[in-house]
Amino acid sequence: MFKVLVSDPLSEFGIQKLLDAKDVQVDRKTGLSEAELIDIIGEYDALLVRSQTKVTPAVIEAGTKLKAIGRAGVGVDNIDLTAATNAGIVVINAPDGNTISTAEHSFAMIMALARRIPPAYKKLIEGEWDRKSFTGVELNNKTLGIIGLGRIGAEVAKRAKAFNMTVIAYDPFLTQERADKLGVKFGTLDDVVTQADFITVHTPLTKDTKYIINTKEFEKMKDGVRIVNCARGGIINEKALYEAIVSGKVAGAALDVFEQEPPVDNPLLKLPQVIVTPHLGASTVEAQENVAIDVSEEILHILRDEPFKNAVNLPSIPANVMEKVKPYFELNEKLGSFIAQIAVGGLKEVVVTYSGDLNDIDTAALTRTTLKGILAYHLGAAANYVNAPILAKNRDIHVTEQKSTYGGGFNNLVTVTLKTSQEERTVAGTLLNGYGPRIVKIDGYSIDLVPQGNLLLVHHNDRPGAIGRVGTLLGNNDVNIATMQVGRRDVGGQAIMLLSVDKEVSPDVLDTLGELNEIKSVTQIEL
Ligand SMILES: NC(=O)c1ccc[n+]([C@@H]2O[C@H](COP(=O)([O-])OP(=O)(O)OC[C@H]3O[C@@H](n4cnc5c(N)ncnc54)[C@H](O)[C@@H]3O)[C@@H](O)[C@H]2O)c1
Ligand SMILES: O=C(O)[C@H](O)COP(=O)(O)O
Repeated sequence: MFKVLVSDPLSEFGIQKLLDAKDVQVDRKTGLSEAELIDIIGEYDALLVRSQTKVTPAVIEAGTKLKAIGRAGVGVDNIDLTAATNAGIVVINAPDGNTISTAEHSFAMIMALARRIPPAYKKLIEGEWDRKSFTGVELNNKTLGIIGLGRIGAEVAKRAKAFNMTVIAYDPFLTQERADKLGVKFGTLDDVVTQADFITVHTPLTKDTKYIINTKEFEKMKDGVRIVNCARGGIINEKALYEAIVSGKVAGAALDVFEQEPPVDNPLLKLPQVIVTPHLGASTVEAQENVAIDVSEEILHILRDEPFKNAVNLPSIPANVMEKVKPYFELNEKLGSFIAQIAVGGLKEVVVTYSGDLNDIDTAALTRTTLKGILAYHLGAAANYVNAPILAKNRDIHVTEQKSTYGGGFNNLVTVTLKTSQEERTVAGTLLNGYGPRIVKIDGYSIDLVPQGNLLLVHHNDRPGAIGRVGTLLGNNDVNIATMQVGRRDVGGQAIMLLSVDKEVSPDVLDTLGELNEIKSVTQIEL
């Protein structure tokens, strides 16, 4: 039974799939302090949050069973991604579910700012009929500057066009083609800052976007510009914004997000030109259902070891690539595990070579899986698909990927070479259509092995009686041989035997096997 902790308020309807799952127990405990979360997180396989729960390195360290953290929303700045990745925990978000709600909220803020609705409302309910203090401005024919033209920015642009605004956008990933499609002017940050009557930001908070609007940018703006932030506190420098409003440069600001949430003694909240909401961009029935549904479904996939999407700490694999690489995951992981079990010495370098059908597709996910197979043999469950590259990097294990047109007669061939402090070993495998994975080469010896169960790899001299002695010894010790293959390079030279046996062979029997005449080494492998 998997245990999932929901530590922020999530739509009950949205998490219904999790609640209904027979293999999942869901606990909902909101408003926990960091210490309270640390106390209980060790019981859980997955954690579901919105933006309130701070998933700190200490929480992640205490979450010894955690396999996944799901963010029912977009921004993952409340989750320590580095700590999660190092711990091998997948972090997923729900990037699409709240786009429309947040775009609508941003537009509501633009309109409320233009027509000064919140202060007018406040005065009226306080008993004053004041019609002269709240003269607004039209949006018609004004220029809206958008910084960050992603999902939400693009939806805001569409709405602004409907209000007959000119839209100018800055986004380093924006192409002229996409700008044309959306009917927006393609600009630099400077263009947006100098030309806009309203400026709205829709980027994530990163080291590049932190304070992207600061004193210097305010100085370049048109007098009477209006500023909107429904993305993240810290994209606009609040201190610089305060000064720009007080100086009269900025006519007003609409803020849904703050550098510190909830804001404490924030002077912006005292300015009549500033309107605020408490991080409500995604707070609609629809958005909350959407994000909770998305994240619940993906958490179930992760817990059940099924393919999942929207991981923020894993490279995304396009569907057309996934379709091609998916059948190879098992082969690559088995090759990794096999080579790790036969190689002696400290791991130094891994080279994975893809040939034949695999020559021209993106195989990065397969290399990651191979690495997981190698490291999991040494580190157990502490190594997984998420943290394998970082574990390798931290241990100075150099990983490279190569492509080759030569498949040695196979339609597809994956060759893994492992260099250690003592030796270099090579194992190659293929995926036989309709028959699954096969290991077809070990250190240059050709074989045909189904990579599963208990195996014995014996290096011996190619002399009469060597094979018989091994069979007799195993039989005398009640070890049944299911299959056996022999490979040699030259008659009478070095050779290998690969046996699949019905049970694990005891260390004593392995030692005795190793002492038999003509036997050079015996390695037990479990796949
Ligand atoms: N207020 C809320 O409740 C609420 C709700 C949802 C999302 N958000 C926030 O809104 C933001 C945008 O969300 P989205 O779904 O549109 O994300 P998105 O990834 O679709 O779009 C972000 C865009 O920002 C652009 N960008 C990145 N760095 C930039 C830079 N230095 N300069 C200019 N543009 C840059 C990216 O290229 C991308 O196009 C996120 O920060 C998210 O957390 C807030
Ligand atoms: O990044 C997001 O999705 C928004 O900031 C929404 O945050 P919330 O889930 O706390 O409303």
